[in-house]
Amino acid sequence: MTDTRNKFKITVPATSANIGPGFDVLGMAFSLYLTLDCERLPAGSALQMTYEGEGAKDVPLVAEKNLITKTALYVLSTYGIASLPPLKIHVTNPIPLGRGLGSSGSAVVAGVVLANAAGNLGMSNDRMLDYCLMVERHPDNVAPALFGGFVASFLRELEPEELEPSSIPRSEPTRNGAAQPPTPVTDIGHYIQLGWAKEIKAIAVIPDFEVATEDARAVLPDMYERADVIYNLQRIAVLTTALSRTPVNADLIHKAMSDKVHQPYRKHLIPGMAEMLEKITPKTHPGVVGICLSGAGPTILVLATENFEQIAAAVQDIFSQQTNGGIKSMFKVLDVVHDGAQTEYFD
Ligand SMILES: Nc1ncnc2c1ncn2[C@@H]1O[C@H](COP(=O)(O)OP(=O)(O)OP(=O)(O)O)[C@@H](O)[C@H]1O
Ligand SMILES: N[C@@H](CCO)C(=O)O
Repeated sequence: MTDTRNKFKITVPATSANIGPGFDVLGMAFSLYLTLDCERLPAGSALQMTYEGEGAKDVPLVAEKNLITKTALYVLSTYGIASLPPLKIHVTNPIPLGRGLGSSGSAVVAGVVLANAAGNLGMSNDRMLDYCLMVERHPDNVAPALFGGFVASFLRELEPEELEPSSIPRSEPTRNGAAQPPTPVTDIGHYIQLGWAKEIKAIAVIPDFEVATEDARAVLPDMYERADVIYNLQRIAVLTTALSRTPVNADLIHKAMSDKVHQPYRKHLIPGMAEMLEKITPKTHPGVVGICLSGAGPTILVLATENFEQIAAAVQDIFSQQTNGGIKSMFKVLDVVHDGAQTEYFD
């Protein structure tokens, strides 16, 4: 549905992907929101973009370079619209960049939703997911950011021509009269929102260094042993249902959050992670339900039902004991939220 009112606000939640064994499959949306306050300007006005919060010092505010507006430009260009309509956009971003809380996924979703609202494109959520997946190829952050909740997702197998390296990611808009970029293929992403036991909260312990997702993916092997694949499949099947059940079975969830596909290969990128995964358990720290690397890291995600501050302190202690003076960190206690990206219109 389109709405041409003058002001609109886009809200997109942060996310955590993987949740242990669900590499590139599972993700959840959190009560921490990237927001875009937008106002339509008279025809002929220049785009005005301001930004506050995480990344304020580094994030470019040029439409063609900023991930949010660059994504919006790409979407609009596939509709034959060469530039963003005149807008004032104020971005407020509390999601730390490059820390495993899905900042890029939320920015991509915000860009697609921005194009939809600013260009009155009337896209369905499923079509918006196609666009998100043309930019961020793995679905586990963008699906919960778009739809909300605890989400499992997969991509349909793409034809070789749809996977041409030169066309992915397709976030670069076509400029200067060049041919219009190909309309993205349809029906790329498939997802389902899973149940979530409401008493389980997420503690995100965020160290003060970044790990780029690209680097954390580069350390993963191309091939896996059958035993490791089975190990993860068994756990993910149990985990998705166990996280929906009340009363919470912490021991089962903790065991089911173990992983052999990505965390073992990323240990060296996150000092202290191996010790945290081994020592912070439901038995040693009452209230703990499970612990894993959040997304590609370096944030550590602890699912818990109580004692949030004490549990966060235990993770922070291990970060602080790492070599070279220790690693500083902060923590956030977050709810898993059922709503994904929203657009609210004002007069
Ligand atoms: N609000 C934003 N505005 C513009 N660019 C952003 C924004 N948020 C993230 N980015 C871009 O995304 C990059 C971080 O993406 P990256 O995939 O490495 O980490 P992440 O998404 O925070 O973590 P993960 O994918 O593991 O959850 C930033 O360096 C920046 O280039
Ligand atoms: N599944 C992705 C999430 C991070 O974007 C990864 O772990 O690389």
